[in-house]
Amino acid sequence: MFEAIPFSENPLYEKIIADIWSQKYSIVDDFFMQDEVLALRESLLLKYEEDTFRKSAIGNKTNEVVKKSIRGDIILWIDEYSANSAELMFFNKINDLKTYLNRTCFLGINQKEFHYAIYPKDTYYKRHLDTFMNDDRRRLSFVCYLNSEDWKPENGGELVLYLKDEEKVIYPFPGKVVIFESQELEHEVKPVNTPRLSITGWLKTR
Ligand SMILES: O=C(O)CCC(=O)C(=O)O
Ligand SMILES: [Fe+2]
Repeated sequence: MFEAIPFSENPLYEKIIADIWSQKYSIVDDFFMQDEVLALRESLLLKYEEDTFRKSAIGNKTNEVVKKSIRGDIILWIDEYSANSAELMFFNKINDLKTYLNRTCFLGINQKEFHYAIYPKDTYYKRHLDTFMNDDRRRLSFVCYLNSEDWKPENGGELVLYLKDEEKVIYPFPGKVVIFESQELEHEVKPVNTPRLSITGWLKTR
């Protein structure tokens, strides 16, 4: 006989799953609370001041090239095993979501990778897909915006998802999370005129 594993339905996760199932993406306006966003933003800014960010590349570890004409953000990978308290809170939430997805959707997600990203003024990320020729393990892309509370639409930096018959424009307001199918949805980050802060990552299969 199977042993019963305790399980309680989570309405937020159920909405995310239903959204992704029906439209390949989900947007949650307040996945992170204001104080959580603040702690993550402070962590990002501290590491930026310590000068540990570097120019992002396209491609992956074996074939990466820095191409400013394609993307201009600077990034810093976050390591769960040396995480500070804000990052631990972040990874706890991610792990909780991951466990739920695996239990309910049998996605088989057993790896993840996340980085902070800063888009300095006048940078962008041209239309692209988050998978590489030699790496199709990325299943779900996850973006969380860490901008300050007074972020305005005029600051630019919209995320545009290229859907089948629509372009979905998403403003990077703090605490908002966007989750989408990495292998399905092309997307773009429009030019910013004020530095734009975020954490981006991927839930992956092996
Ligand atoms: O920051 C965003 O809204 C999306 C970033 C992105 O597309 C990426 O890093 O691959
Ligand atoms: Fe992307």
